[in-house]
Amino acid sequence: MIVNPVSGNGRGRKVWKRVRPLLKQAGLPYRVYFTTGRGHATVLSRQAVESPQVEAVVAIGGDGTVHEVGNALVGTNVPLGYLPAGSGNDFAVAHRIPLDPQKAWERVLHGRSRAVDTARIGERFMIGFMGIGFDAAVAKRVNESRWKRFGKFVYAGGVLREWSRFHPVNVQITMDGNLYDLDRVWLIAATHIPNYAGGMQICPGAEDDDGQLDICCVRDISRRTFLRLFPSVYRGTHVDQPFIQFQRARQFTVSSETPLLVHADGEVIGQTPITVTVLPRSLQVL
Ligand SMILES: Nc1ncnc2c1ncn2[C@@H]1O[C@H](COP(=O)(O)OP(=O)(O)OP(=O)(O)O)[C@@H](O)[C@H]1O
Repeated sequence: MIVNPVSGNGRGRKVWKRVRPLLKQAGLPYRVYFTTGRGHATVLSRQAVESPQVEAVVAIGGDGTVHEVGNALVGTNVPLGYLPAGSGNDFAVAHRIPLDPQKAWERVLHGRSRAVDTARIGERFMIGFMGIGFDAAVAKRVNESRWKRFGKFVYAGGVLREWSRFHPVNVQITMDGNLYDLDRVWLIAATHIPNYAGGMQICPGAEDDDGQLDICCVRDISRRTFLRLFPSVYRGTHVDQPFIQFQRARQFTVSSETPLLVHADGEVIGQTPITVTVLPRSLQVL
């Protein structure tokens, strides 16, 4: 059990308290670790998978905790169990993992796992979704905010602050060998799951075991149109807009005239240029 005690404004610790008696009741041998900071969940999970006794690693936290634990489990046969305790919980919603701790735990106990796609980005893996440009800048702002505990309000504030200062840039993107020059790009999102950044439906058709990423590029629009577009992304009704380009690819490379920030599962992991490669059915999820 890997518990991020600060996830969801302290919900991680509360969820752990709810499930601890259930673990005892099930009579399963387990160890519990509390993360102490960024990256710690990956270190702990790597240690866990090296032990032959470990049958599963269960993360308690938000999408960032799934990202960190998943990074240690990709390519192994050790499945990821997940008890949602974040503020966004996009991974849980996409995988129909109950938000109620007891129900989520029952699903883990059931022990039936499914192999899902992930993607390699340099030394890291993306588990469910990633973004380049505007939304990575928002993720950075929100993650660094001391008001993060106010969840969606801080996200909305971050969107408005970035909206007023973000400069779209010209981008070169190669998708499965085809090169495209895109002018004035605001963001490029690439996902295995439809849910994104706390409930948006940025790539409504994304599937997590088709061996491809759904890629959405938003480009060449005015500041005002970009802001008007935002609510429709929550409903997934932005898909017919002419300035949004959708594509599926197994691999893509992005370079930009000035570097753009990159996030994976809501965690800022670097900047362009980057190459992203799908790893089909590379993570077992309980
Ligand atoms: N003890 C800790 N103190 C501070 N930060 C921590 C600690 N343990 C883990 N972290 C970091 O907390 C960050 C946020 O975690 P996570 O994304 O799981 O929660 P969340 O932001 O509340 O949820 P969501 O992403 O679903 O909105 C991660 O970057 C993780 O590395």
